[in-house]
Amino acid sequence: MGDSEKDGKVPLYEDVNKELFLSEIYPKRVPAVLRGVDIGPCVNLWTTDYLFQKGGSRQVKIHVCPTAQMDFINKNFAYRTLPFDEFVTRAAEEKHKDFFHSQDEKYYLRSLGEDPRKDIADIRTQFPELADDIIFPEFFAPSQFFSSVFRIGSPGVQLWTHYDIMDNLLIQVSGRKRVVLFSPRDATHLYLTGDKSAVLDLENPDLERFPQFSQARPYTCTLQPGDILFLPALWFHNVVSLDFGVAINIFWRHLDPGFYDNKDPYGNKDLLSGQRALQILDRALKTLDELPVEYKDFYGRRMVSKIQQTVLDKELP
Ligand SMILES: O=C(O)CCC(=O)C(=O)O
Ligand SMILES: [Fe+2]
Repeated sequence: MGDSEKDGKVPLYEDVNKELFLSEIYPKRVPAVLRGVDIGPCVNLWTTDYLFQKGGSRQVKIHVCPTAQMDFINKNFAYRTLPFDEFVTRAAEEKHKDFFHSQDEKYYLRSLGEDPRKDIADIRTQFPELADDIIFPEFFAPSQFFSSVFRIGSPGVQLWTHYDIMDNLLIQVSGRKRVVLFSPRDATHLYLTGDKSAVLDLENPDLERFPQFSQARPYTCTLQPGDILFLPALWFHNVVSLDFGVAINIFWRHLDPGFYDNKDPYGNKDLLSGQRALQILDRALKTLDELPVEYKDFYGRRMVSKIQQTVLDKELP
């Protein structure tokens, strides 16, 4: 993505402590890069060799992709399982001796809970030998903690634009990462399928297919090892690993627990009322299908107009 006039920069804050975070950064509810927070010895310790030695050989489920850009629409990646130490070795090398499909395939790990269908990812449970090396910032109450997730990827690997429903601190331990973000208010310009944007190539978007995308305003930052990205809930993010990199992200529940779907080990299901509203909308759209085309179009416009007048908040940043 070029640095054109309309691109925004994610603000950078140095030497952030809890007081500064809670008084200056968090209330704005826009992304911020936090530099100089003590995240523990992991920044120096976590070389590939160290991760290989200490991370153990527990099986991890990974994305394997023949190209750097993962494509959820054409599903150009496959899920495979490897021991953690073997995965780290492969993700850190450019050309593989052992591979599934090709010697330059890319790897991406998003760690899961013990039983991925019910358990929540927490590196303190799944990787206790490594968890001692990292200090989680104590910016929120322990009761709000939801999960801590390993994000480990090959150089160049790109994760599609998506949103999550919880507040998030993305702690970049090693490697650099380029992140492009969009405000939740750009939801109407991103051609969403569920939580993901169909616009995969942000550098060269297909504007014939995605004309509205030109209205979206990207905010960019490059995370250095040791940086933390504060990612408020609902902000879209697209992530490119510039190097082999290890990150851990911490999701926490900033809203009342009653808003969240409890059957959600990944922590990315829409809030309960959001899910229900979307289901009702699907039913309403099916009902419009019963009408002749000019009526369908007319009532569709009335619905758009009603939504614009009643729920869209003109005050939000
Ligand atoms: O850093 C990454 O690889 C992806 C991060 C992400 O999607 C998240 O923390 O929610
Ligand atoms: Fe995410």
